[in-house]
Amino acid sequence: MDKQALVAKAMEARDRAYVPYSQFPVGAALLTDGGTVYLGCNIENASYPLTNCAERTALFKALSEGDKQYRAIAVVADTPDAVSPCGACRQVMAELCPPDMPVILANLQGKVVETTVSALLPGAFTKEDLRG
Ligand SMILES: O=c1ccn([C@H]2C[C@H](O)[C@@H](CO)O2)c(=O)[nH]1
Ligand SMILES: [Zn+2]
Repeated sequence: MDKQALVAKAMEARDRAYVPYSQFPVGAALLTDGGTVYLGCNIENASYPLTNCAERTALFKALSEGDKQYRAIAVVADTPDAVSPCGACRQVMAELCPPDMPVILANLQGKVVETTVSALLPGAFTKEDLRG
């Protein structure tokens, strides 16, 4: 699956966002090594901080299905530039994805920026840091 196809999948996911408070739908599409694509959307809550972002929805779906090897993730939102994942999602990607995994960020105008998990969170706190 190429970059553009994964962005198209993220757009599909965005259509399913549950965003009664922000009205800001976000979609993500996570490609596994096995070729499966897990879609994720943001899911908000009347208790605002309980919101789950699109990226984490896709990752948690995959992990909870036993799929642990990831090849790329695409994220799309209606932003002036390619969408920028929040700190929580950067931290979760740093935990669950390879550091050099491509992260494809897009907006609705067709702007696409490719970066990596480690570039999005340099110096991430990781499981290595937990070793005394
Ligand atoms: O990369 C991002 C940035 C924001 N959001 C969501 C959280 C909230 O529902 C809404 C506004 O912050 O967008 C995501 O899902 N992913
Ligand atoms: Zn996030």
